[in-house]
Amino acid sequence: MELQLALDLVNIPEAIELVKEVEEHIDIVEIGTPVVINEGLHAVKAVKKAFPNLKVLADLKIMDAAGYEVMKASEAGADIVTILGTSEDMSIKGAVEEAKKQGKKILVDMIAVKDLAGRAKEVDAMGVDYICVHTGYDLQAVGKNSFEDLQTIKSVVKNAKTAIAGGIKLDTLPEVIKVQPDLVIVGGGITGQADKKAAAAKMQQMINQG
Ligand SMILES: O=C([C@H](O)CO)[C@H](O)[C@H](O)COP(=O)(O)O
Repeated sequence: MELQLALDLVNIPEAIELVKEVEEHIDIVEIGTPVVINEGLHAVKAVKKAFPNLKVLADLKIMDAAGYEVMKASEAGADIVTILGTSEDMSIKGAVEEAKKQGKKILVDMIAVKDLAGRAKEVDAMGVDYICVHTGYDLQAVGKNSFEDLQTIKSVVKNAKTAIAGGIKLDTLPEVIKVQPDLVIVGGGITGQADKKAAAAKMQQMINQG
């Protein structure tokens, strides 16, 4: 199981300061969608340059022009790029093809997918690297989470790694670990804590104990 730190509400210098605090306790650093919107792929480039030993995920949530956008994110230094599970099969296949060419990985974000089991099977067959259940900010605000969805994809995904994101905190992490995803994605559960290093260290320890 790996731990990914999601950075959503920071600018580039703040992102670098934050990663410095927790880098020894995380495996992947995510440049979140709001950061890419505010700062562009410069944020991916700057974080990869500052932390060459960490994997960097560009959370582009691609919907179209997938091959081109994966190429641009790869050029900026992303190791993993996200595409939406709701996008066309052709887009997902294009993303996978370009990622393979560039030696990068594709994570499919299943946010807002209605037939989760059915779509997970389909995208799994397209050769994607990760399939991620995700409760976004807007549904977190009305008390939703993705714990049951994680069990759903775990039962149907045969090839890709499984991941979960959305509002995971120290007190809910044990419920996630029980289902054994390959990747746990945490934003506010670390970045919103007064002692970010301690929160990341504790999460890493819980994940390693599995
Ligand atoms: O992908 C995300 C969200 O859509 C905003 O871009 C977050 O990175 C993801 O939800 C993880 O963050 P937390 O929910 O704060 O753990």
